[in-house]
Amino acid sequence: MAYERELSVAKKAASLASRLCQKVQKALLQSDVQSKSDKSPVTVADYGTQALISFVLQREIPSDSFSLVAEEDSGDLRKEDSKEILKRITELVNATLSTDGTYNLSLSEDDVLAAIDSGKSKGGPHGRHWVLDPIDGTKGFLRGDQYAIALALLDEGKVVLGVLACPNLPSRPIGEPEKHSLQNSVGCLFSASIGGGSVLQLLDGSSPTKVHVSTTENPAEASFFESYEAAHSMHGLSSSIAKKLGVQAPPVRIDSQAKYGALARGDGAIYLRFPHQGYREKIWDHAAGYIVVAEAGGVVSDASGNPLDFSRGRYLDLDTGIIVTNQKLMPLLLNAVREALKEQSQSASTL
Ligand SMILES: Nc1ncnc2c1ncn2[C@@H]1O[C@H](COP(=O)(O)OS(=O)(=O)O)[C@@H](OP(=O)(O)O)[C@H]1O
Ligand SMILES: [Mg+2]
Ligand SMILES: [Mg+2]
Ligand SMILES: [Mg+2]
Repeated sequence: MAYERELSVAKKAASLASRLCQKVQKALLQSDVQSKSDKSPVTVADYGTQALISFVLQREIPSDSFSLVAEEDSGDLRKEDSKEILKRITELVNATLSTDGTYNLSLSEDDVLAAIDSGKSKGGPHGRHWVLDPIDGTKGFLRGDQYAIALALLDEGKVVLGVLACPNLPSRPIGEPEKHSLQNSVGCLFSASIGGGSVLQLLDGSSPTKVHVSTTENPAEASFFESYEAAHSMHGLSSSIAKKLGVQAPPVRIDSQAKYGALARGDGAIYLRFPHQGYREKIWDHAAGYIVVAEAGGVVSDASGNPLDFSRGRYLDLDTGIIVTNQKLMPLLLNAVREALKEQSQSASTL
């Protein structure tokens, strides 16, 4: 299998990071949460995960040219009033590394800052770049809802592997009621490598099984996912697209790339994402989810039907929105999107 060693290290790193995040989410302190310059939240778990995964990748896959494109940086942690928070992050990283049993070492605060800052790479079309969202859906994490640790590898501008750890995602399909205790496990790890299919295992270590997107051809049977946060995606626009398609079910709103994982195993058939004007999508918000869905037989494109281009640096410069579904439904979905966007721009121009 292509990228076998890289995939196994990525799964190990994301599983370890899940332990760190679960520990923080169980006992979240007010002081664990900070606000970034764009007013979005960041927690000790976002920083801790980024440091941990960066460290594990560099240690386990030695390379002359390690490159990581990741969401967080250490700027705020280097400020005078962040001493306590940096200490807490360092303790969390060391405590998590020690649970693995193979690392007989302890990182210093400077090591943690350096590991976080190795995520400043610009990415691009040449060479290999790891792409990391240490916690995707930080708002969901803070609410006690869904979030994902999302790690992917780009090789010559293409996503070649991805791992999505979703510590709060139930093993049973989203939206299906709990039936008996065997179906109650929570914590999913999706992984995919190019040409190798998409695999789901439980974070507690169950045996891996291949997953496939829903094969429904009938929109009336399909349900659709969208962002939980109305500020992240236009819920009115997706509702008008769903209506045009004939989708009967109400939207399923979940945070983070857990949406891509749930779609890859067929919980729903469509994912609609339409950020408000001016928002620029980042590659770490989609790279891992993209390959998990693509290898499960799904299609991910921008709102005009163009494939996503991960080779242009830290941003995905794309047209209007992102849509995901199976191959059969994509032409119908594209038509509905085109019509809904036309109506939206007509009603904006008559205002
Ligand atoms: N204004 C705006 N528009 C669109 N998207 C935004 C916006 N602001 C943030 N983000 C990004 O959304 C990431 C969270 O993913 P989702 O939007 O799928 O989840 S959620 O349901 O909204 O929580 C979230 O990822 P994290 O920052 O990693 O949590 C952001 O990268
Ligand atoms: Mg994100
Ligand atoms: Mg994040
Ligand atoms: Mg963020």
